[in-house]
Amino acid sequence: MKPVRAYAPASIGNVSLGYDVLGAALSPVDGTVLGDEVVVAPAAEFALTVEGAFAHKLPADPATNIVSRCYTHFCEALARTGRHAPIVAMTLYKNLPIGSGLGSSASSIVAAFHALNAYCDYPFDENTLLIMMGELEGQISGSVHYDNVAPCYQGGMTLMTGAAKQITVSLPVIEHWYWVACYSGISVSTAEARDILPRTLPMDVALSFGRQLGVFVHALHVRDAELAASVMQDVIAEPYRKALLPGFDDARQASLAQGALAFGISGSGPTVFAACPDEQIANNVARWLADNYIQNDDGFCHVCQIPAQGATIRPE
Ligand SMILES: Nc1ncnc2c1ncn2[C@@H]1O[C@H](COP(=O)(O)OP(=O)(O)OP(=O)(O)O)[C@@H](O)[C@H]1O
Ligand SMILES: N[C@@H](CCO)C(=O)O
Repeated sequence: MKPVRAYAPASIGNVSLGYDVLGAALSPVDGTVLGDEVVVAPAAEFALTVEGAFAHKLPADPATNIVSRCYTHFCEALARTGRHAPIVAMTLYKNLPIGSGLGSSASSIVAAFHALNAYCDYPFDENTLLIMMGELEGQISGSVHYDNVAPCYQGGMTLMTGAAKQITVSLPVIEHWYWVACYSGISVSTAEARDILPRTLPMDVALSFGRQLGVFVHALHVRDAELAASVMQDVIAEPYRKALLPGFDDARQASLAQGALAFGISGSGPTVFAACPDEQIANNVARWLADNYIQNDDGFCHVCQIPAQGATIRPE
C-alpha cells in the first residue's frame, strides 16, 4: 500500500452562539498552514513519530498521543468488518498549539483517521468515521462533542444534529466575511474549561440560546449578514470562561470599535475570534489583537476565511 498524507485544518468550536453544536473550519488567507498533518506508511511494526512546531509540548511517550489511540480504534473497527489491521508507521506534524481553542486535538484525530481510511482504500464512510472521531475527542475532553472534528473533517460551517445516522448538516456561510483568529500563547485545558460551567441553565438562558441559534441558521440561509451577526453572543460559556483569558474584555471592545461584527472565544479558548465584514477591517483587528492580546512568543494571529474543503489527502 502507498503512503498517504492527510491535512486537517484548525477550527472554531461553538462560534459563540452554538455551544457544542456549531463549528467552522479555518483557512488563513495568506496560505499559512494552520492544521496538523499525519503521514501513514507501510512498516514492519507500528510506530508513531511526532514532529512540528508544537511536538515538544506533547508527552514524550507516543502511546499517550491521541494519534496512537486513533490507530488502535481504527484497527478494532476494521477487525469488526472482517479485515486485517494495517501495520503502519505514522508521523504526526503537530502544527497547532495544545489547549489553544483551535481544535488542536481534533485536528490530530481527523488527520489520523482520514489518513488511515485513505491508506486502507476507504473502508468507512464519512459519517461512520466522524462517529469514531467524536469518540476519540470525547476521550480527551471528557465528553463527546463534534464542533471541532466535524468542520475540521468536512469543511465549512457545520451544525450537529444529535442523530447518529447523520451527525452533521452543512450551513451556508457569509462569503464576504473574514474571521480573525488570535491565539494568545497560553494553554487552557478543554476539560477544565468545561468543568467550570454550570450543569443546568436558567430558563431565560435556554430561551436565548434556542432563539439565537434558530435566527442564525435562518439568517445564513437568507444571506442576511446583519441579522446573523446580531445574534452572535455566547450566553452559555463566555460569562464563566472569560476569567481564564487575560485581556478578553479589552480585546472585544477594541475589535468591535474597529468594525468587527462579532467577537468571541474560539472553542474553550484562549484563542479569540472576530467576524469582520471585509478584509481591511479584519487586517486592522488582527493588528490590534497581535499587539495587545498575544502574551508570549507562542501566540499568533491570522486573518482567515471558512474553507468549503475540510481535511485533505495527498500521496506522500
Ligand atoms: N496529538 C495531540 N494533539 C493535542 N493534544 C494531544 C495529542 N495527543 C495527546 N494530547 C493530549 O490531549 C490533551 C489536549 O487537551 P485539550 O483538549 O485541552 O487541548 P486541545 O484539543 O489542544 O484544545 P482545543 O480544542 O481547545 O484546541 C492534552 O493533555 C495533550 O497532552
Ligand atoms: N464545544 C467545546 C469546544 C472545545 O474546543 C467547548 O466549548 O468545550
